[in-house]
Amino acid sequence: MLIGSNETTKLIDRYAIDNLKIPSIVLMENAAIDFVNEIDEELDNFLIVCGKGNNGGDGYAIARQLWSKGKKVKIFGVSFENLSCDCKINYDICKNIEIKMSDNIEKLKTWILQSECIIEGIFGTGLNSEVKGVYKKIIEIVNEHSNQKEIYSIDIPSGISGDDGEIMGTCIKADKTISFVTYKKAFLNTKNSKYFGKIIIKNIGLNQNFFKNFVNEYYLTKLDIKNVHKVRNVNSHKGDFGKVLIYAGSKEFSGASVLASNSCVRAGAGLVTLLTSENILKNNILSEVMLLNINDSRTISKSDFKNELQKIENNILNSDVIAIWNWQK
Ligand SMILES: NC(=O)C1=CN([C@@H]2O[C@H](COP(=O)(O)OP(=O)(O)OC[C@H]3O[C@@H](n4cnc5c(N)ncnc54)[C@H](O)[C@@H]3O)[C@@H](O)[C@H]2O)[C@H](O)CC1
Ligand SMILES: [K+]
Repeated sequence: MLIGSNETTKLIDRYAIDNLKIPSIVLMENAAIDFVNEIDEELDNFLIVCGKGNNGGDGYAIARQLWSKGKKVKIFGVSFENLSCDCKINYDICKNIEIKMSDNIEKLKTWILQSECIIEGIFGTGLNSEVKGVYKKIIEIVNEHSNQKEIYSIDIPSGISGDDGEIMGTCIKADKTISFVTYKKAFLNTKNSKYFGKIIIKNIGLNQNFFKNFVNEYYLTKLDIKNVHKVRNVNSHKGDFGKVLIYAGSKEFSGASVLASNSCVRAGAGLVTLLTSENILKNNILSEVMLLNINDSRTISKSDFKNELQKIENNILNSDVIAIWNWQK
């Protein structure tokens, strides 16, 4: 799964809109549909808290989707003025289908108490400064009055920086965060994981493989492993599954060589050879790992040393992958 900063998420968004010609309103609709599919079906009574940007726009679109499923929905808007283009489109539809809406803070408290679930789209990847004023107040009210209620965050809990997961003054404490396209860099900040709740990533109709050029960081998932895992033929031989040569380990520091060798065996490499200067590791190494000892050049004859080098060269030529330990005294 791709890991995205605010910037890379925007680049992907722009590429999808400008190059793939997927209208941004379609992405927003896909995001809303994907989001609603992750909401507990038992929940019936919702309050959606919307900001003025596209994160808020997702909120209005989610409100419509829930409305079409016959759920009870109300919307609290930070403001109904100066909405982003796609946010305005979804706001207008919500108005036309007569979803109850308010921007009155006193109503916010009452409506939270009347709801089972609060979905918040105050800020997403567009947050770029400390949360202050009315925004701060709204976030605090949502956190304070939502005891025993489910809080779902759209894309990222509002107030969390998408880039480093730090709290920008204050932030929503979510039970579930349903995020789009990339695993946000913010989620790697484990210090603040209690604010993210359960994290779910949805593709919103895009295929991550298409955007690899924008991103060079990955979050390893079971699906990634499934994609590279090959079914093995019953007639196959261990030589069919790759030969790994690991050069690592010393008398004092054997840990990395043990871990690397055993990991290769467990990961399914056909042949694993550990080239090490000291044969002291046998007890810790899985029996499938082959050990190749290099003798100290000072303790053997010149011709034996030549043979040693030949042995190493043969192993290098015979390997598909070579891992070299980079430790210096
Ligand atoms: N491909 C995708 O991932 C898609 C994402 N979508 C959603 O869009 C948001 C990002 O929307 P954006 O309009 O860029 O920003 P926000 O809604 O997060 O923010 C709105 C607005 O707020 C202003 N702002 C920033 N910081 C502050 C602050 N501290 N106080 C007050 N105002 C602030 C800033 O000007 C922003 O413009 C993404 O998270 C997704 O939820 C699309 O819907 C689908 C495609
Ligand atoms: K949010």
